[in-house]
Amino acid sequence: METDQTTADQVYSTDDPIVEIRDAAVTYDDGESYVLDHVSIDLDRGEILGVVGESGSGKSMLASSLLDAVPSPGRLMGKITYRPDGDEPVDVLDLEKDELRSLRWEEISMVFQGAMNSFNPTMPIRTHFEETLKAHDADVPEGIDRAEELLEDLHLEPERILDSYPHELSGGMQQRALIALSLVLEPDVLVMDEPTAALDLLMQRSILMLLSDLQEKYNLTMVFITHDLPLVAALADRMAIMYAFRLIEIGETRDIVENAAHPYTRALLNSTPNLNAPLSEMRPIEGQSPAPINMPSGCAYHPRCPLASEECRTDVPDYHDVAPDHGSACYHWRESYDEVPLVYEDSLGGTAGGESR
Ligand SMILES: Nc1ncnc2c1ncn2[C@@H]1O[C@H](COP(=O)(O)OP(=O)(O)OP(=O)(O)O)[C@@H](O)[C@H]1O
Repeated sequence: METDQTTADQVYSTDDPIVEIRDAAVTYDDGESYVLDHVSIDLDRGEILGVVGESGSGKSMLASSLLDAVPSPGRLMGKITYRPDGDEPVDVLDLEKDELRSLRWEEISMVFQGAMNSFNPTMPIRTHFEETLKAHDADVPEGIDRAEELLEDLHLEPERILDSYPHELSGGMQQRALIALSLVLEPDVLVMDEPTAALDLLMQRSILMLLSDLQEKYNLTMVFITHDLPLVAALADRMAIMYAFRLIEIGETRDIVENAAHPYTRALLNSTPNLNAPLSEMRPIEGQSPAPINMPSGCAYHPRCPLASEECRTDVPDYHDVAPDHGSACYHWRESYDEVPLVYEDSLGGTAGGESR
């Protein structure tokens, strides 16, 4: 296939985007440095998008940008458009405070890492549901019925969970209760930031299966943010790879897993020898990712990259079309196949491409 280098503002747009993110950038120092560096991406209606990258790569900033919820005093720039089915598009960064409040739970809902910190320890779970419903002027008995169904969908006993205090539940139960809470106002989009990171491997996998069922039953669009590439490969339709606050590769999950075309993505895949292997067996990538105030010129990965050439040191690479809907921000993507061979190629099994769904 011929290489096409795209222009800087090209986006791997989708057919039916429910959210469009254009040139989203976050700064804490008036533009001296960026902790989200001009990212553009579509979220396709009904898809599960996995956002993957090392710790500190800007994944959470991307997630909070979707909801204009970047932690203060960060400044978010760019354009975020939410496109509800059959309704007028909404310019998220233009919303008034109360409009944003309802968008946040009723249209796009977010689950953060560590359910422990999300529940108030002095209130039973039922009160959390009731207060969320009341705060959004929703019918409480109807909402509690929905909560019960959601809890059941998540393989929990509704009555027991609703009547418990957070500390009476295990980490896995709390996390599932939090997912139910985030869906009680029937949002279209669910954004999850490392939702299973604190849980053991078995619980992580089982929550993933449940999420996949929920996605189908409620026709949800999901964003699943994680540093655990194999985990998200089992769930996501598409994957977006972040490095140093930028989006460096995007494509369908199978394409990324089998045909990654950025040396960083390939190193990330190699850092887990087998996609079925537990995270504890990951081999770290040599070198360190840069701090926002210390961004290298050109491609931010060049100090760690075996393929780096002069142009990588001076110019930020645009996306190159690797395949339809698969882009890689690397000048040397073709060489990366030989120069950074994938170590697990023969052991892919059935983990990629959302096959477990
Ligand atoms: N409130 C803040 N003020 C200034 N910088 C911040 C703030 N919160 C995060 N950052 C910086 O923004 C950058 C991106 O952070 P972000 O939390 O998005 O990374 P991440 O990829 O989600 O990491 P992790 O997986 O560890 O959560 C990091 O360099 C971090 O230090």
